[in-house]
Amino acid sequence: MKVFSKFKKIKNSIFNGKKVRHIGIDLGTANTIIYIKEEGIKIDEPSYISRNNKTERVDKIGELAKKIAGKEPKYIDIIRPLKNGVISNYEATLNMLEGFFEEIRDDAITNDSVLVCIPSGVTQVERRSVFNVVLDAGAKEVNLVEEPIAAAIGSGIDIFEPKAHLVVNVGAGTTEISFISSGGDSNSKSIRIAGDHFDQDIVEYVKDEYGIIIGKKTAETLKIKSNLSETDDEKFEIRGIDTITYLPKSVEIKVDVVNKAIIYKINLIIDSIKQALEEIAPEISADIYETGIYLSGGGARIKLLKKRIEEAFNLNVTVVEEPRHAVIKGLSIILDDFNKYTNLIISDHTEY
Ligand SMILES: Nc1ncnc2c1ncn2[C@@H]1O[C@H](COP(=O)(O)OP(=O)(O)OP(=O)(O)O)[C@@H](O)[C@H]1O
Repeated sequence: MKVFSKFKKIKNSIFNGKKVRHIGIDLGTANTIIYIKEEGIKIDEPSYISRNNKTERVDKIGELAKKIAGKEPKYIDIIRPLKNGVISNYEATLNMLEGFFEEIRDDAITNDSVLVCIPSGVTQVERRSVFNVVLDAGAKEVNLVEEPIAAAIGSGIDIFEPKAHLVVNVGAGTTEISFISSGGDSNSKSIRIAGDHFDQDIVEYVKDEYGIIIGKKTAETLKIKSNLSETDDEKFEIRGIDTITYLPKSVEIKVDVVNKAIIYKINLIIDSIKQALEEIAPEISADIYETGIYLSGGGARIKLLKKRIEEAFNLNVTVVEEPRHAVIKGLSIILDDFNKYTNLIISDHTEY
């Protein structure tokens, strides 16, 4: 209660007489998405930055930095500022956000109130780091909300309904397995297995099976293309280095190769969902029997994941609409009706 009243006071003083812009940020391991209230999504770019290591200057951010990743000149460092859903390089995250803020700068507005999501189960230091980096990047006020809550809201779930829902959000660095009911998160598990780990396994699998070394970006493209493919027979060309001759090489592989490469990690996700289901109260379990499992995040597009979950639990699995945008959609819904969700907000002044 003490925390809440403090939070209200701070909000009022900031809002006092000044025009405020309300912004939502999904600061992800793979992508950073920025939404401005009443305007829509303004930034949707890879969380990448390139920096000149001679001058220490930022070279490129977002899509442009990702494009040169793996083929950058020696004087350029490519940095992915977030790892496993949390900030792993503060300065690079700050530079990236400053760059994105510059792109959405509006000289008529001096106050940006920002709502950012964080994975559940992060440490206080990791959480504090998100507050600080957004403030340092220029925001006047920062609030946080846990990613599973935002994903659930953005998936179209009425989180205030006294009925439990199970949301599995598969991002690039983390998979969040969360039971949402009666206005909040009743149980959450965050595991560090997601899209990036699938890419790594694809790299290793094609190296072992086809004698070709490919980059992680090629592996990611292969994963995405194969999951967009309509048939299991479609073939994809991949290019890289021959493991014996070290010369450029190209091979054609089928969709099922990707599935074989990622099945081990898919099964680890299934094990974690199983464990989570075993740990919850019977009433929640009874609801899940009816509501099924919602899949969100970019990794929700992996067809094998949906299939394996259906097989393992015999539950209805819903891949939500535009799964990669579920979190930012949730943030936009919260920003539209902030008072309704205040109990779920972690404010800048929450005591640590
Ligand atoms: N069509 C697709 N098929 C398979 N995987 C996909 C597809 N589209 C995106 N992905 C994967 O989804 C992941 C990115 O998802 P998302 O943007 O939800 O993650 P994030 O929010 O950046 O990560 P995190 O929540 O872990 O910090 C990447 O690993 C990407 O390769």
